[in-house]
Amino acid sequence: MTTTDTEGFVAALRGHSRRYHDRHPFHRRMNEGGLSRQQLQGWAANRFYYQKNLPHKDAAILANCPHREVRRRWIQRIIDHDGTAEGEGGIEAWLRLGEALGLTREEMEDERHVVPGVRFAVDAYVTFARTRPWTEAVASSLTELFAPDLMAERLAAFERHYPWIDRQGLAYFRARLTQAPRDCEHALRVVTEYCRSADEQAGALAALSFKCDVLWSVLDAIERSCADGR
Ligand SMILES: O=C(O)c1cc(C(=O)O)c2c(n1)C(=O)C(=O)c1cc(C(=O)O)[nH]c1-2
Repeated sequence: MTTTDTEGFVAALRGHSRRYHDRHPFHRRMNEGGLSRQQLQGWAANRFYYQKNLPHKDAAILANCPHREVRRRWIQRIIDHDGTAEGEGGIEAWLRLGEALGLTREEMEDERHVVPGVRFAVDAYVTFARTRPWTEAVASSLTELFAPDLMAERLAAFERHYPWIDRQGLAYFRARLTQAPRDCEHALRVVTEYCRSADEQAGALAALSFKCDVLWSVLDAIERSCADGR
């Protein structure tokens, strides 16, 4: 594949930013300070279902990937989310975020607030990683190319509009500001190296499209449940 082919492929992947969930009305309202405490709680409890499933998704990629050098790097994602000891890792940090919003650990962990649309979308993401070619599963993680801007905006918005949230609770987002660029730089390298044919590249682009739909559907379902007052 020529450099130009790779550039075109990468540009097409990056072009998916137009479909990223930073443009979803629920995120817009969140960042403008328009959400109530209860709505933020609903968002955090539902998003916890996404967070807790990420290691399952990444373990599926490890299970399907035949390349040692890729697995060696990919395993870091599971470590980041699970931590290596009690009280560490991204899942723990998300629980602390939930607590800062006024939720208990128990009500996040027992999934009582998880609405059907969120469960469907997140489960579809994990199933995708289990059943599709491993390169497509890697490509589907590339929404993280677009995440750091949203994360920075969210941090500023939370501090400005929701001063009642303990700053310590926002540690999850601060960690992602460095983890996400590192992770997606690796994922992008893997995808450009292992998706060479037109079919493979089309598969990667479709996978990223699918993932944009997953994230959008999660917010649609959360927004709907807030409107219903659930
Ligand atoms: O809050 C967000 O908007 C957001 C988005 C995404 C994403 O774009 O998939 C991830 C995360 N957060 C995140 O925290 C995270 O750990 C993460 C892992 C992945 C992935 O697909 O492997 N996406 C995301």
